[in-house]
Amino acid sequence: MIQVKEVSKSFHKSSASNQVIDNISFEVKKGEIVTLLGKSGCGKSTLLNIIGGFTTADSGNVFVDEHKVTRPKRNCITLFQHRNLLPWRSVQKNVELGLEKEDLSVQERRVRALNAIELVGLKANAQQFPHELSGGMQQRVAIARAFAMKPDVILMDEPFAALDTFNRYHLQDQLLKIQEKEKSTILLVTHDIDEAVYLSDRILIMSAHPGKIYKDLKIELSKPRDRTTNDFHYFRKRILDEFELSGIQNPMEYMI
Ligand SMILES: Nc1ncnc2c1ncn2[C@@H]1O[C@H](COP(=O)(O)OP(=O)(O)OP(=O)(O)O)[C@@H](O)[C@H]1O
Repeated sequence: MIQVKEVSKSFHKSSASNQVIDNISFEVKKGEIVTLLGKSGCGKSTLLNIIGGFTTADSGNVFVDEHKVTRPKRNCITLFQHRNLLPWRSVQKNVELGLEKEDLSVQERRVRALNAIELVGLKANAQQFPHELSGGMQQRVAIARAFAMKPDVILMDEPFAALDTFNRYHLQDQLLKIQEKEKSTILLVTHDIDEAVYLSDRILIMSAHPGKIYKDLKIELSKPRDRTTNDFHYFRKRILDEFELSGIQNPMEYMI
């Protein structure tokens, strides 16, 4: 569904050039959830913006559903961390926003929006306005707006980063349920290792300066996943080891 082929990108500032992405290639199959995981500044958002058609690569190409990406398209929606809800529109009208350019009757648009709102558990809040909702609820509205459009691909740039643990876990579960129902393809950016292991079929681990993918890790755990199992911890540890963050490598060295 997504093909990234030999993509490179540099940013130029006065005479200096900063290579952010170096010759990255990977594929995401239809219905997969794949995560780009890496430290701050390694180029995750830049890569996602290139795939979404918001930024142009210096070299290489991106294809979504076999069509070359040259600009944002409605079959590939980007969900940013900032929810971008319009404060003067109700929840329902915010969700309908993405459908207004579609060839749908008013009634069809309404039904599509209300179905998506129900999927994220906000049926009772459809006529409320963003300022009347919590941050987590607003984020659910943004997710409903993306899903209402029934895109082939959803690109998510740290969509849950601003939420507390309870809301984050809850929304991760809802995302998995909706994704299973809609069979959407999701490419997610995060630096939350737990989130990556919980959601992903594969995790692409990035290194920085310049950004490269140095590991494509398949998470061979059935869904829904249990964060407390040894299998889950096994994958968390494998990733922590990649970043040399497991803590004491050899406890004997620390004994007197
Ligand atoms: N428009 C831009 N102009 C100049 N430099 C940029 C631009 N966008 C990103 N960069 C630089 O590219 C590098 C990668 O940024 P990017 O936002 O892609 O990283 P990231 O991995 O998503 O980081 P974070 O996890 O902190 O969001 C950074 O050094 C950043 O300063």
